[in-house]
Order: sequence, then C-alpha cells, then structure tokens
Amino acid sequence: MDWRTTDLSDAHPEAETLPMVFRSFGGRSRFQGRVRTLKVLEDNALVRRVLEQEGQGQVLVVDGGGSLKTALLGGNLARLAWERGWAGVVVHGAVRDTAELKEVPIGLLALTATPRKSAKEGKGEVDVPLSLLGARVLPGHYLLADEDGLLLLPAPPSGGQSAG
Ligand SMILES: O=C([O-])CC(=O)C(=O)O
Repeated sequence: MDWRTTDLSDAHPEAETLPMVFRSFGGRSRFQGRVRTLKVLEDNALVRRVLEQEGQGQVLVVDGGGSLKTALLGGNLARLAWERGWAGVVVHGAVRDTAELKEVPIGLLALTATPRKSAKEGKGEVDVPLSLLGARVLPGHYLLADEDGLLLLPAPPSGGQSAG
C-alpha cells in the first residue's frame, strides 16, 4: 500500500478531506473503499443491518451526531464487518470492546470508546449524503484513510484501488 492521503491531497486539491480527529481502534490504520453512509443517533440497529450486507471493497461511514453517550459498534459488529468483507467503518461517535476491536484486521475509526450500548430501534437514514467535520461524504464516493486523515474522491485514484 504505497499511497498517502497527504500525496493524494496534493494531487487532488479539490478532494474533500476530514481531519484525523478519530482514534484508530481496528487492526488497520490505513484502508480505502467505496462509501456507504448511515445517519443515526445512539441507535445502532441500522449499523448491524448494513454491516450484514456484502461489504467487499467498501467503507461504512456512520454519522452518529458526534454523540459519545453510547457505542455504535463493538466487538460483534466489528467481526461481522470483517466477515462480510468491509474494508473499514468510520464512526463519528463512540465504539466499545476496544480490546476486541484491535484484533479485527479492518479499519475502525471512532471518536472514542464508551461502555454503554446503543438502542436497537432501527431509527436513522441509510445512504444519505453526510456533512461531517466540514466535508461532504457522499455514498458511492471513494474514501482513503491513513494516520493523517481521510480523503474523499468521486472515484478511486489511479494506482490506489488495488492497494487493499
Ligand atoms: O451490539 C452492540 O450494540 C454493539 C456491540 O456491543 C457489539 O457489536 O459487540
């Protein structure tokens, strides 16, 4: 994997970028994939519903409203994401089971960890445009994440797609 978000940002100054306000909880700190989105608040039934779907080459971006009150993902959902082939999950909110998350070899970014679980009512919106940290995050766009932040492009950068 020889790309860097810094180099890609220099090459694509028009790209949307998100600063690295996230902590990396997963086994991979560098990952990339086609974006799917979710907008939820302290309810993670939809997180499970989407992660149950085939995720090969995809990254789920969850706008949890920045709430740190409940965890939107834990060890079970992280393992489910890995089993379904997801490249990563970005949570603008909290996660839990951090000791388990680091054993899961995908990208798992979140603001922080908290022990409390989320509601399971299924409220929220799937595959809607998100506005996160000043960036537009659109379903179908392509996300690349590394230690410096996240970068979004309408399509995979040339040479970047095969790099896992
Ligand atoms: O099920 C949940 O609410 C989140 C969780 O703890 C897990 O994924 O293991």
